[in-house]
Amino acid sequence: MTTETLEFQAEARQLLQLMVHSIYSNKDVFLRELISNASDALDKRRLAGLTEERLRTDDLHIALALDPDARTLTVRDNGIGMTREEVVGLIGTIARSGTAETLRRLRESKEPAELIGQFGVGFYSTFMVADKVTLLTRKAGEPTGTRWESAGEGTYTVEEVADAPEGTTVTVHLRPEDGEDGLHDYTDLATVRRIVKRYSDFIAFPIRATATEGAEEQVLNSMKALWARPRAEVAEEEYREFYRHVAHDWTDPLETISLRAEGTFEYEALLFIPARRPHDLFQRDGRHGVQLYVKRVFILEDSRELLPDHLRFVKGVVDAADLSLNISREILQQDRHIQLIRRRLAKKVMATVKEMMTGDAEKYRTFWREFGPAVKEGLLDPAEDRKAILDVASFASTAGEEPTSLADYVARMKDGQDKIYYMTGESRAQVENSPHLEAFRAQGYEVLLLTDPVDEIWVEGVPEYAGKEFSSVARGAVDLPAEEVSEERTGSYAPLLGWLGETLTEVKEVRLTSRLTNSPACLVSAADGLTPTLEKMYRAMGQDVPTARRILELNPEHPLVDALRAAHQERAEDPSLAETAELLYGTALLAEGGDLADPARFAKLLADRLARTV
Ligand SMILES: Nc1ncnc2c1ncn2[C@@H]1O[C@H](COP(=O)(O)OP(=O)(O)OP(=O)(O)O)[C@@H](O)[C@H]1O
Repeated sequence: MTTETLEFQAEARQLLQLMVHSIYSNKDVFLRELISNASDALDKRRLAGLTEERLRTDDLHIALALDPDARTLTVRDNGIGMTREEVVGLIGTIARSGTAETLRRLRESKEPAELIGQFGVGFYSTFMVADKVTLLTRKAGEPTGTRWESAGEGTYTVEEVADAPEGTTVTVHLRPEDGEDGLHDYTDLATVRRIVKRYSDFIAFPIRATATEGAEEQVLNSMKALWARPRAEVAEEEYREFYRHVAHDWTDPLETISLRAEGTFEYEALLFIPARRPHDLFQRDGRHGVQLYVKRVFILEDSRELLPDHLRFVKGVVDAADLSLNISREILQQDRHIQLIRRRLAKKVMATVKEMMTGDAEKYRTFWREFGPAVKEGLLDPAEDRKAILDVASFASTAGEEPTSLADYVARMKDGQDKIYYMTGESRAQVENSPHLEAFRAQGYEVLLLTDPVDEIWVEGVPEYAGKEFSSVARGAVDLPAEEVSEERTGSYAPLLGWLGETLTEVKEVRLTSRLTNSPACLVSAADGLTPTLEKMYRAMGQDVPTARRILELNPEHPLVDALRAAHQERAEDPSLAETAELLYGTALLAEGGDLADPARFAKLLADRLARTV
């Protein structure tokens, strides 16, 4: 049968390079990756066996063969196997999205080993210890198998083989042992046992090893489902390894949550809150959700049904006793018990975060930095427990550098203040310097600075917290207790305001405000209008929204505004007044970080003016 030589896809080649020339300290993890893949393949076979009776599933296992003479370590499973196309598609390329991101991070990271396994580079890690890898596989039920081989350089070979056993055998041709380089002797049973115990003890299938040809087989792992063991009996290290297995994340989780429900509908759950967000947290096709088991049998990966979407970063396992083994995703979505589990798990996760908030501020800060933007998405759904989400939220604020909780904000509210003031925008710096905050600052009102894209949206739909309404400082009329602008004053401004309203076609209305203390003017959105950021977001999503005309507010205390009023009174026909009006409007737009429609014209007007003053 012919052997074909194929090239690795470009990104795959780059990743391989990183592996082959790796300077990563912990090379042992390659074995964990191979065992993890074998375990996944066994899970899939067991699942297929539920519907296809001809598939035998009575002796699913992983076998390790150590051969010191040939310097090979072989990892064999009798799992689902791969077709030729799958071998080429899955091993020769990196199918997952986010590869560019992976590579960038791998290159930049000081400890790149931490990233291995996070993005599906698992199999390639064998090239840290091997100078050649041979993979022989036959898909369950297929007549022939495939042999794949590579030295980890630019190419690999594939050929059809007639007599491959079902499942997958990976033979690692080991490089010479090099203690200094962290390359151990992986043909030594004690070494292999240590690695298996450390990383793969909980694997649900027996991992059998034979040290030499003809020697007796030994089972190296305990196979105990971690979630079924009482928490007090499980070492933190075991939880951590299990987390790595289910989450494909090398860093330790922030929190481990275990939970058991007894009664009419029994289930056990072991959940983890990661310490950092996965690169695909905000991608539609990202790996989200927890694994579903039924009576210790793996059923579904990434079951989004078991937790609400805004908690999609939570990893782990739910093992339900009373579901049918061939439950489908469609049924899951409608199952009443699943909905109950989902509610209970969400509650438990939120309670854990709440405890973190009061008990471990540092941990909470990490959590909120990494996952806050996702958690806040839950506020968009009126059916969610919005209070529970707001209770664990924190926001940047004008009160200080550290983010504040809403409870703390409310506790600090001034006498007579009945609203929670906020301002949305694209960055803290932009929002903080915006003129809209002036009077609030001057009068000592704290304002929340909301700069995540999702903030723009949830504030629209969430009416209050602790009985206090949310109120934007850049929207509608300001309602701070301020000295009323006297009627006489208002009257004297009436002609200017009317004229400006006609001259500046971009604005909907021109009015006086008590919102400003230093700036001459600012722009505010109408109480029911879109903010500029929201407008931009809708456009970015491809929606056609008309440009909202905003309100220009003037500070009657400002000398420029007062002078403009006087000038308009004296010489209403003077054409330079319209230019001043344009400059005033442009400055208000710039001050809030907005974009001028015609920056060149603005610059020219300003330069002409300045020329006259120097
Ligand atoms: N022993 C095996 N049996 C069957 N399929 C396998 C086996 N090993 C790997 N594969 C297939 O090849 C794919 C790629 O494997 P690889 O280890 O590179 O990444 P991964 O396992 O998907 O991701 P990660 O390493 O993050 O878990 C797997 O998803 C699986 O479909």
